[in-house]
Amino acid sequence: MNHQEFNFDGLVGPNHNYAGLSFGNVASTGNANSPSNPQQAALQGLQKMRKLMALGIPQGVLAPQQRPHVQALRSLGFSGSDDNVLTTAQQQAPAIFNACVSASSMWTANAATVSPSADTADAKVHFSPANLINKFHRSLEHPFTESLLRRVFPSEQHFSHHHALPMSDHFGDEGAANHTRFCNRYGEAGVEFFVYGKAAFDSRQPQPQKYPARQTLEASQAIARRHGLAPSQTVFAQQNPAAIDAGVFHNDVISVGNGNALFYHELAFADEAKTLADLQQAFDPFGTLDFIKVATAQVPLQDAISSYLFNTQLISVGDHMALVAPTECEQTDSVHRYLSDLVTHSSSIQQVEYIDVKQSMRNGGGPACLRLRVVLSEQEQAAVNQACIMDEAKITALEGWVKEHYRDRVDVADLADTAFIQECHTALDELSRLLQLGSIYPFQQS
Ligand SMILES: N=C(N)NCCC[C@H](NC(=O)CCC(=O)O)C(=O)O
Repeated sequence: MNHQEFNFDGLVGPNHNYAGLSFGNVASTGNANSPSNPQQAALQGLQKMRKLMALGIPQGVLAPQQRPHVQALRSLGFSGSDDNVLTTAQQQAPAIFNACVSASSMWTANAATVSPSADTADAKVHFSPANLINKFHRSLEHPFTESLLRRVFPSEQHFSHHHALPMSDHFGDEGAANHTRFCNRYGEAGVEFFVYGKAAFDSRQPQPQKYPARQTLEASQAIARRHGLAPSQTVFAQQNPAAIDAGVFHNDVISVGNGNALFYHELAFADEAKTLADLQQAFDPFGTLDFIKVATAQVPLQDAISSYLFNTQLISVGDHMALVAPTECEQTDSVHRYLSDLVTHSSSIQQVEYIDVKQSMRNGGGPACLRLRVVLSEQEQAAVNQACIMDEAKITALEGWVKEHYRDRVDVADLADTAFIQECHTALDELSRLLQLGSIYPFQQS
């Protein structure tokens, strides 16, 4: 049976903005309060999808969430009409208001952890929406994410949907950003690799000192249990706490895997030798993993973080792999030199494609943050909501929709403006029809 890895990209919402909400994510805090360009951000995202499709990767989209999250503000004591809730919150608690207007659901690598049917005990594709508990603005995402995933992957025969893990820091879960899968062929069983920042129930283990560890070991273990993964084919490894303190807030900022290859920086893991040995041992029944290590002497950690060398999409193209990298990698000397050299060596990676996703990068979201990987068999593909699977014509239609409805400049101060919110609702209302999602948005239900 023909299995393929689909990339479900988050469509950037009309409210895309820079509010400096993510402590530990240096791009987010560094660009706080800069004006944003939602139209350009969404078009860059669609252009990326077009590029991936041209490289042979099937592409889906996940719709953005409705913001402002008026219900969250009401739960915090703001009352009266919606308008009153928003203006009072913006005046009295601007930081909380900004958190409730974030377009952060665009980074669908954090939407959920997905295990393909080849790995799970009941042979269904499992989805666990991430609780994203470490950041208030992101912790608001999971209820909508779950209902969206249920509408995009509706078949109970093929898909199993879980709720987010308990809303406690002990079970902090950031989804696929800390999860990688290795396999020979997408349809065959593989090894699922979970990277965590700290062990929440064991304070003897090292932890970052400056920035938060957003993923816990206990959350990763719970996901593996729920998804029915075979323990012998599941590996847990701790991220290097010093890397988190340098700004590596998710593992996908310092390593990326695909097929039988792991591309990683030497400072990625707390115990590199053990991590690689555990991975190879789990992969032994299937073959040999290709570990492509980048040394600090080749690319200093700060260059890896600012260029997002590892937030690239590592994809299979015919008989080789390609890296889809942000243009920041081309503009960072050490990284560009490294990549130019890499493709001349006999490694799995023989092609590098550069892509401009600057609007997202300025919030710490590179190409890999914008996509959720879902391996599907032909039957599973047929059971997906087809309106969410892209082709050229649908991408063109979405580009037209963006150009019609999205502003080319948004300041954080605009976010409570009634006219702006109405524009966002109109855009999402039309989108829900284009993607055949039904009345999924709260404003459509009241
Ligand atoms: N690495 C992956 N997979 N995802 C990147 C997510 C970026 C996101 N930024 C933000 O949420 C910033 C929003 C703001 O500051 O306005 C975050 O930190 O959670």
